[in-house]
Amino acid sequence: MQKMVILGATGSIGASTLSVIGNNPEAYCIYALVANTNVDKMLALCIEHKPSIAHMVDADAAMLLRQRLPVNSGVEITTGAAELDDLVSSACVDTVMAAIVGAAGLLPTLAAVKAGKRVLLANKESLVMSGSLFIDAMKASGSQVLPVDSEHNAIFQSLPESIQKNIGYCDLEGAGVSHILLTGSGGPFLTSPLDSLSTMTPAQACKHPNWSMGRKISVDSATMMNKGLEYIEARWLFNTTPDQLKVVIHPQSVIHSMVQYRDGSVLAQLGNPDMRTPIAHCMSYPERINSGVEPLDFFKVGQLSFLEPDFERFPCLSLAIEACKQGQEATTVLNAANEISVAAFLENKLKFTDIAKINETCLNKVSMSSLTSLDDIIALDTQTRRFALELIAKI
Ligand SMILES: NC(=O)C1=CN([C@@H]2O[C@H](COP(=O)(O)OP(=O)(O)OC[C@H]3O[C@@H](n4cnc5c(N)ncnc54)[C@H](OP(=O)(O)O)[C@@H]3O)[C@@H](O)[C@H]2O)C=CC1
Ligand SMILES: CC(=O)[C@@H](O)[C@H](O)COP(=O)(O)O
Ligand SMILES: [Mn+2]
Repeated sequence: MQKMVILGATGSIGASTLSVIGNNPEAYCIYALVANTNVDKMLALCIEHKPSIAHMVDADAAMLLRQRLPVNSGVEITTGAAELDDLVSSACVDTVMAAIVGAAGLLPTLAAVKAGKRVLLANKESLVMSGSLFIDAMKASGSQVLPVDSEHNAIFQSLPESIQKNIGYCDLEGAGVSHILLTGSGGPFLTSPLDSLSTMTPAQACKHPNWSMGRKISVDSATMMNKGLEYIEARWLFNTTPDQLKVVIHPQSVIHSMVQYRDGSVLAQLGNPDMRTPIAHCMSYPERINSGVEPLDFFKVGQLSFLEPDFERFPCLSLAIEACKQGQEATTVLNAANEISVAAFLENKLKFTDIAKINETCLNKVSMSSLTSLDDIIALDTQTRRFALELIAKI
């Protein structure tokens, strides 16, 4: 029985993870559910899933949950950031699903890695921010990190076992790999007239053609910043050079990514666009369990198509690829700027097309000294957020 902590339990990945656990109750037990402020959702999850612990990072939310949870529920309610690090590191925990959205996921995810836990990594922003530090921590503790992000999970499944066992340090060239083909749908605005983008609303941006996801990642898909973050995520997980990584637009999201080998072979992982597949794969690796996802019906799929990315339509993608080439300081700045600009867009304080402008200005203007510690990363993240907020206030 694997004892699990779900970071981001009230979110979209949290729900898919709980659904996979529900399909396999004999193999997994929920030690702790973690969220920030969503008391209604956490209350419902506690009643349904009866975790040993429910952790609300926000202290007021924890207090409210304590008041609302029946006294005999058997669920202990905890709060606090340091307490969360202790929770994921506890000897009671085998596996941590890292699915908090954004930079807020960095510290608990890293704490789980440092404690040598099996980490199922959905929170791409933590790797984008901490890159080499994350990979070094993994190596030092022996933590097994498995990629939940559908593309990285597909790449992982399409690589040989020797590479799967050496995540972060693998030698793609040595394994005969010529390219990783990172697929992306192009989001809801793939074919919208370019001059309509500036008036797109949060509701339109969050209406992804294939996936049901949280609001931040949905906007990132619409700008293709999601693919940019994934490009950086792939760089770290698979130890790639820029030449080894290509982005391919595949509007149907049926192929979840591919690996092209020296001999001309291309291996891919396909499936219906449902995160329960990569989640189940990570939870049971190297075995296979029932995810609850319908088998892919090729007759219903019909056509699969592919396009080159258009950087005029998707400037955030080129910003991310350039930042990745520049180094970790640039990717930390870009991630922080993007979290602020996307949040402002979602609050109707910024036009859709201003997201890329704010991100680019931050990359050009925030001074970047070299990052050698977690404190440096957090300081650069904080400095960028402040600068991005100042820029937005002037618009
Ligand atoms: N959704 C998807 O299909 C995919 C998501 N991912 C990645 O997974 C992560 C989660 O995405 P998704 O599930 O869509 O996001 P959601 O917005 O649906 O959920 C976010 C979760 O994070 C929690 N959270 C937010 N801020 C904090 C904080 N400060 N402290 C603790 N918990 C916090 C939320 O809690 P509360 O509800 O209390 O605010 C919620 O549980 C992201 O990094 C995303 O990029 C990757 C691939 C696919
Ligand atoms: C499900 C998943 O992994 C998302 O990251 C997905 O990739 C988003 O779709 P896009 O390909 O449009 O970014
Ligand atoms: Mn993805």
